[in-house]
Amino acid sequence: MKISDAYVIVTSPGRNFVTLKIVTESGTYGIGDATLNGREMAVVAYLEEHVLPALIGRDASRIEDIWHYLYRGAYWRRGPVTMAAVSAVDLALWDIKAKAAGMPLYQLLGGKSRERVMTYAHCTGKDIEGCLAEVEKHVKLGYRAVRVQSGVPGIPTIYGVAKREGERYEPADSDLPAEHAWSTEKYLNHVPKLFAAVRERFGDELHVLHDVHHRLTPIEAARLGKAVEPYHLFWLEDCVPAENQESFRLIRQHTTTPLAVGEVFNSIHDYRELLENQWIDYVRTPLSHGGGITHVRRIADLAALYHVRTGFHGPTDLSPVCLGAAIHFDTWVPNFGIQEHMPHTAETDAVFPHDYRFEDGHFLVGEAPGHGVDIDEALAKQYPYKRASLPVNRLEDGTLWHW
Ligand SMILES: O=C(O)[C@H](O)[C@@H](O)[C@H](O)[C@H](O)CO
Ligand SMILES: [Mg+2]
Repeated sequence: MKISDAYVIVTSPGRNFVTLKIVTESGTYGIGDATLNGREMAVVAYLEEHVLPALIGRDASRIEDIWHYLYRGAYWRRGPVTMAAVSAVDLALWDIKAKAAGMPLYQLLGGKSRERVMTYAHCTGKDIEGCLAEVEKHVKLGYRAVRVQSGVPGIPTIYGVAKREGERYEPADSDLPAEHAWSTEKYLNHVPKLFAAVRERFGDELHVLHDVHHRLTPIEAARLGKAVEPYHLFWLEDCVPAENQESFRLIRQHTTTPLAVGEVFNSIHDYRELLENQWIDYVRTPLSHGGGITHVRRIADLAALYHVRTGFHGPTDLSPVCLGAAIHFDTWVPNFGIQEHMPHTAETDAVFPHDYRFEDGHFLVGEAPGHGVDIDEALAKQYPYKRASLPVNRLEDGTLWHW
């Protein structure tokens, strides 16, 4: 099962995606998602200059050995660019192995732990009413869970809210970073009203999630967690920047609101203290940023020891390749929690034909050998790359702030 070719496909059907294709001598090939929103070309360079030439001639079946060759062998370990490259190779190799075995990836992992995968939708609005209208729409589509984000009175542009009602929000929305203003006080005074309105309108059964995008200090996050306890959120996500894992000790002391962390993490080491101290409830690192199947399943297993479940990142800036592989993983993993779902555009889905299906608020995994996602290279060529950057965030006094 020798690797005879490996190359990167950059395409931008509405937004940028980076896909790795690894081809073996037998003709069997696998694909991986190497998309890192706003830093796509860094991963392309890392793969093309430092990884792919070293893969040619290697045995594609030796997934674990290649993973360590790319992780330990790099010397410069971890980090989002490195691990997006390692993840893409890993996903492509697992795709090849499952195809060679003639089975869907979830079977190779250990078979089904569930028939379908619960998802959550993004419901955003410029104000509370606008958000409630989106919740109404998505509940009608069968979603059991919604992430609610709304504009905040007195803050001009809020990250995570679509520019126009009913549209998806696109994080990377300009060539160079746009500058957003932020006020923690205005946000903290407003957001509990959003959850109160959702519970008032839709009752207690609907799972309600919210993403803080790293913007609070630990004590502010503790204040928010306490304030929203009456609305029993499914999770409060990324409430503080998590480089300092110890911050979560303070938050945990003050609130029972479940906490989700990890979409910007890229290895098990980012989680260790958080899990061993049971400071969080969901791990978010997607397969395309956390070292692929090989490493993320170790994160999931460590999490399981501490009653922590998976809740993979799944915005439109992870490609259908990552989503397809995630649905196989979600179908197998014993400590599954929930899967994020921001539907890709029709033009994106045309570039990435796939066999997963969405119905009644859930994903249903496909039965094709591999992860069930392919790339139409001819169509991909029609969408040239165009740099797109995530915004930066400043406090009202101009201080450059987290987001
Ligand atoms: O929970 C989420 O879906 C994320 O927070 C996104 O909004 C990210 O910010 C985006 O994926 C960055 O590229
Ligand atoms: Mg998030």
